[in-house]
Amino acid sequence: MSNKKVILVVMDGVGISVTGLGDAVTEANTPTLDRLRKVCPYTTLKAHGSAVGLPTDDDMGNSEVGHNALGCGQIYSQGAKLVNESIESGKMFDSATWKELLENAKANGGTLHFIGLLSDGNVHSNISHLKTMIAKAKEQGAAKVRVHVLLDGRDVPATSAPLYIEDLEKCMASLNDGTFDAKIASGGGRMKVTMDRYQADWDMVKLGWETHVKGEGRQFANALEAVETLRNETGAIDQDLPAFVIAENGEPVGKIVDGDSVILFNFRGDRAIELSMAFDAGDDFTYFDRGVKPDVKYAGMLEYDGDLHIPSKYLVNPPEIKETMSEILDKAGLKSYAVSETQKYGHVTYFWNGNRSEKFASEEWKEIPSDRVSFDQRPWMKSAEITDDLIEAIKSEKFDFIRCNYPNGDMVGHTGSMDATIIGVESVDLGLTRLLKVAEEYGYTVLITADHGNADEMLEKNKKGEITVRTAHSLNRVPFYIVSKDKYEIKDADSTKYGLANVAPTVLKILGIEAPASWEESMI
Ligand SMILES: O=C(O)[C@@H](CO)OP(=O)(O)O
Ligand SMILES: [Mn+2]
Ligand SMILES: [Mn+2]
Repeated sequence: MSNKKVILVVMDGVGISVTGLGDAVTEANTPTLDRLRKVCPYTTLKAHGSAVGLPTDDDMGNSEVGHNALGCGQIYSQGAKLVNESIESGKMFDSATWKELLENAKANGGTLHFIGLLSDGNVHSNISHLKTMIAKAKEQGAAKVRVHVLLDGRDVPATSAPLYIEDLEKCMASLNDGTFDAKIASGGGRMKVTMDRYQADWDMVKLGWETHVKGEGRQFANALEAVETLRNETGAIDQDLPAFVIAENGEPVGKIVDGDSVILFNFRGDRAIELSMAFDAGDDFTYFDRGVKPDVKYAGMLEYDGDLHIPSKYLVNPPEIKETMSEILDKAGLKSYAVSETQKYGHVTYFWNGNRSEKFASEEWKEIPSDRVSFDQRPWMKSAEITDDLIEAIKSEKFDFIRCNYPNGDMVGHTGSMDATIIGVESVDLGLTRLLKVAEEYGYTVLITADHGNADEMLEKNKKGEITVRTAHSLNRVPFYIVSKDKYEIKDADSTKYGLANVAPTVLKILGIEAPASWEESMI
């Protein structure tokens, strides 16, 4: 054991509001955070854009890039940027995988399918990548393209799906002619169909398989009609719209069949892994009954899991994240512990370790099962259970470094419910109150931060100047507190020079371990 011990708390989605619009963080009753703000070393961190390897400072942060940076102390160009570069340089279309999938569909008189999030949120996907790939497919002789559209409303305005559908349909209409036929074939809200993560609910993926592959489900003449009808019937915002199938004369226009090729155009891994497993796995796949699995070639935009090599084929190499904190602590013989509930479990393990799902020998990981509800119904989520577990980990006296994620600010924030999000943030504060007491008793320094904003901006002004509900992350900075019996001083605490990648070096400094030269600087 090191004689210094550290706990790092990630309050997912708890940023610092600039506009005061829908600021659930300030509205919440948070006596512990308020007290810490007065008595502890404190600064703020940049958690979006260039600070986390995204293409521009207009890109909001997200959990993947945030936890990558927190876990490795470095800034890597991320999926959104790497795919842009690969498309611009033409590397994607020269890749063996692109050629193999295209030639497969052409040789079999088959269809090239695209599945993915129809959005320009740049968190999981970007519609511009999709449009370029469709145009390139035509240029290179593909005859038939079908697109299976997952509706966003979580990284972009909550009911903006029609704009993205129109954009895609306009693009396809400009390409369609006697030699080329592109259409939307199926779809649904991203929180209802296909994009489950961390195996929280395989039924979502089963529904995706039935919808996209088998063409089973409620039929509509086109995607706009589907969205309009389903919205009128359910009142749901885009992310929660039910699944739909586009059909002509009762026949689905784009089932996935033998000889076809399939590209999942999402670049982010967490919500892309399960569908990739369903396409890649052989007969040993047991998560749901796929029926007769069509004989297709499948590729993801990126390799989503660098340890399990999911999927087996992909178009763009992922960032090669090296010298992660877990690796360095492992080499130094220090023991780490990671805990969250299902919805964020992979964030503090797989994203944390550079998108790798295998743990180092010195690590222990704990997953607390999440409720399967819309989190405005249970805004406290598993904050109490996570705290109980942290306290147990502290008392075990086994760990030099403990990390955790409280999901509330983010997961409740995404529902758009201000009242519930306030309760979510209050639940985190209560968790901290309990945690800090025991941490102090056992001599831990506690660092408290967040991976990006969300709860801090529950409202926004739309293009017409109207105030609307915001379900997406914010571009705001996030807080960083040091709670310790030891005296630490943050250098230039009043400046805005720090970002998420400065956290890991600060942890190592406290633990008395030298950081690699590739890392950003410590804040103390
Ligand atoms: O829910 C998700 O997939 C994203 C938003 O698209 O949120 P986070 O990055 O916080 O996981
Ligand atoms: Mn997050
Ligand atoms: Mn989020």
